[in-house]
Amino acid sequence: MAADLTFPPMKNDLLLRAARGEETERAPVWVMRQAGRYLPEFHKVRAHHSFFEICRTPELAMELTLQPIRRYSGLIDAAIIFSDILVVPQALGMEVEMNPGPHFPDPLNTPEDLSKLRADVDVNKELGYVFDAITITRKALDGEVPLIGFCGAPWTLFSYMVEGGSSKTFTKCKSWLFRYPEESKALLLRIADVCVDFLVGQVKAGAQLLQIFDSWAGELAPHHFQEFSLPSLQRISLGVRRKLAAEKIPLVPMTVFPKGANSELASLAHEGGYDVIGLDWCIEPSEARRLVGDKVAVQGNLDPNVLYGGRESIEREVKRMCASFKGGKGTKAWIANLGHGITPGVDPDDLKWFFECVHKYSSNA
Ligand SMILES: Cc1c2[nH]c(c1CCC(=O)O)Cc1[nH]c(c(CCC(=O)O)c1C)Cc1[nH]c(c(CCC(=O)O)c1C)Cc1[nH]c(c(C)c1CCC(=O)O)C2
Repeated sequence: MAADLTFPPMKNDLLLRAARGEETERAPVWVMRQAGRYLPEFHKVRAHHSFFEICRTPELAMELTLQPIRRYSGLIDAAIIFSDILVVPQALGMEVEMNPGPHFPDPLNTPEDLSKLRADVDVNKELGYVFDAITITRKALDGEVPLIGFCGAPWTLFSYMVEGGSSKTFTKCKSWLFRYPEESKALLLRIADVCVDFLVGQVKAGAQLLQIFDSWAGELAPHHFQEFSLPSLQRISLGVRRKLAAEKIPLVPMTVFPKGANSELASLAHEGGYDVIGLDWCIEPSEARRLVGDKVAVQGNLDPNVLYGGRESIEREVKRMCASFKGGKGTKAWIANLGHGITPGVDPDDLKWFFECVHKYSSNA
């Protein structure tokens, strides 16, 4: 880790204020997967380097993190470190290729395969490149916007480690849950423990907010989410808090994004231990607020495909979203975002228009 950890003062802390539940003059806005394939400048870098080579080279990861910040300067309120959720399975000793989607040549077929995983993960050794990328990026940002660190939720990572890649049916990882429930729970908690160390390391390196992506939370029945995913999410929120407190490092806000698990929002808000809950587009914002109460901030939730609908649709949908989140009471505890990651075919100027519309319609003025 870089030795000098003094960072430039913040010029824009809208994101951090909203995440703490405060009222803001307008909603802070960023989008999931904002550093990525819809940007021509991303392809220029990607043409010369493999995906994980970029992740493992702090200067390249910094460059890609900064691309959307430069392009949308003055409109965007957060940077998210360029990396991937699958660096945690790599740290556990698994091989992961990106061709073009994730592929694990040697997935976990049965509990016998657990012996192939590293018993003790030294995150500084295995993931120190992420910490270095965070430190140099936070410095380069010069306080323009806060820097978000992240990891995958244990259930989502478990699904990749068992399926060996992306899945439509989740048959293999669900078979694990039902055939080997105790081994599954132990593995989920083991992944959670690596996530805790990884997230604490990211905060030490300069991350100012942490997001946990449970992209496949909605694949679980409500009682299976409670049994398998929630305990590992709680282990992370509690573990990060405890470890930071023990080292006298100030806590940062934590966001959980339980995509598709809208039946679980109230329980997550009350028992999850998170400051912010990320919402997908399948719930009305006012209904989400009703479910979570005033305990947490919320983030989201425009359908990413609205960005393909042209300017009029984007403006109409953003206006509607802002009204539903604001509920007529001003903008409080809300971070504007899409309901999932931006997709590769979006015109970067249409994303700019999305940001401009959020500024206009979320303003308290
Ligand atoms: C499930 C998941 C993954 N990765 C991630 C998630 C959770 C969010 C979500 O649900 O979308 C998270 C992620 N992946 C990436 C980031 C970088 C930061 C950012 O958001 O801008 C983040 C936050 C870069 C990436 N991760 C990946 C790319 C494209 C790879 C390439 O350059 O070829 C990027 C820019 C590859 C990736 N990585 C993953 C998949 C399934 C794929 C392939 C398909 C796809 O791109 O959506 C796993």
